[in-house]
Amino acid sequence: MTGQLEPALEERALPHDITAEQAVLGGVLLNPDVLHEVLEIVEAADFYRPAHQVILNVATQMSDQGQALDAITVHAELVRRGEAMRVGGAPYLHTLIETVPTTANTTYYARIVAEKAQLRRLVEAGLGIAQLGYTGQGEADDLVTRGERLWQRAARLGDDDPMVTTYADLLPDLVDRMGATAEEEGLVPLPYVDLAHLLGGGLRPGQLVVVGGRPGHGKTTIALDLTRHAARAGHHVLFVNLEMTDQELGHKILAAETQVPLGKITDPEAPLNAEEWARVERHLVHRHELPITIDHDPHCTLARIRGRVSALARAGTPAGLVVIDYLQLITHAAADTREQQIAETTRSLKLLAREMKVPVLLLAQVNREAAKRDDGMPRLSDFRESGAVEQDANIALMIHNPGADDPETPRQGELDIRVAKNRGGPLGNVTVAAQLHYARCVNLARP
Ligand SMILES: Nc1ncnc2c1ncn2[C@@H]1O[C@H](COP(=O)(O)OP(=O)(O)OP(=O)(O)O)[C@@H](O)[C@H]1O
Repeated sequence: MTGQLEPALEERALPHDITAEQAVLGGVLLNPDVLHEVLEIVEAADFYRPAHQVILNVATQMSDQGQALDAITVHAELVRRGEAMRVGGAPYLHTLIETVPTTANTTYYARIVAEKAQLRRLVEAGLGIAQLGYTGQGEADDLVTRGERLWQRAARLGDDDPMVTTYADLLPDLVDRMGATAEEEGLVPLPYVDLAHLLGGGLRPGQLVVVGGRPGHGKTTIALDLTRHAARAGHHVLFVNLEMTDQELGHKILAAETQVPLGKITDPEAPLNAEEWARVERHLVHRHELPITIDHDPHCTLARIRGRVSALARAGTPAGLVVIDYLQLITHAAADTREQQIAETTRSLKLLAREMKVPVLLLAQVNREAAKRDDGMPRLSDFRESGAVEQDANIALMIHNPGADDPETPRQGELDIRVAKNRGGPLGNVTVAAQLHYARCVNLARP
């Protein structure tokens, strides 16, 4: 009996999914905000159809240059580059848009495209390995080693993977950095002397620094101290303010900068004295010395934060520090459980810190376990909803205000910061003076 013969392996079409590729590109043209999420999953070379590679490359370059993205602008850019006909012209761009009823699933399709690309690499590696075996040219051990390399390349484990480096390649840069000044290193200085000492002088580009504490124990106050200090040192700070109104945030910065009590700033019935007015006026003149951009979109997503950091860089005022108040309020990507959502978010923020070469200061709530302990100080395991926070952080600072738990304590006016995780240095405890009426903390006066 003669059944239909399977075509030879190499005659079959390589795995691909044109509809998924079209859905990704259509999604990007309809909603350019998803481009960054897409690029975290696929790159242009992962697309099967060359025209699709061209379209994604052009869209990415346009986005990097801050240009508006839609079918018309992308078509104009393709015409300018002489590539419009190669990709099927304007009608094809409209076909792409028509294939997507909603942009909500764009990242889902991007994953399909990435998987197909991985399968193609696997098939190509398999064919290459088979060919090595059939031709048998060379020592068998050598051929096996070459076959192994082909397989590693398919799995993106080899040395052609841009995300992999060798120690030898790394070393010259490491030695260069050893002699770098704080400014060359992009080091963000800290307002508290003892904390700066533990953290090697300040926060470094690429670090994800998590600040954990129970509600009302001073996370925002600490974050604002770090923000003002960094801004004073000339670092542009992006403050993602999900918790307060901009007015409340502004009041806190104003109180801390002018040492006019917060209560007086917020209460129209409490008049400022002449000296306080003078300090406010002086601050008004010098306010431009504090480069702080505040994003208060209550539905802030990771893509938005990433887009905002890119936009600041494009505008020539790159962020030197990103502060997010706070983790649990970020609008998270779809995931099955809350724990997965938080884990996905901290992982993405860590990537953002590394890719954008900026320290990210992420405030996060902890659960109430800490309140049951004698010292009241939260531990790493107390991060609410996910152990990923503890894992992803380069540095974890835990905050505890003894006065918030016990109004009678002799430690009123002190606030403890525990360096509970520090990949690059020692752990330790730091105490600062809490001047919460000025919405700030300062170094303890030395005896
Ligand atoms: N005018 C004021 N005088 C004295 N203390 C104040 C004043 N206004 C606020 N506080 C205190 O300062 C602390 C504010 O802390 P902060 O907002 O930094 O906390 P948080 O850890 O960010 O908390 P949450 O997560 O609830 O926002 C609170 O304990 C609050 O009681």
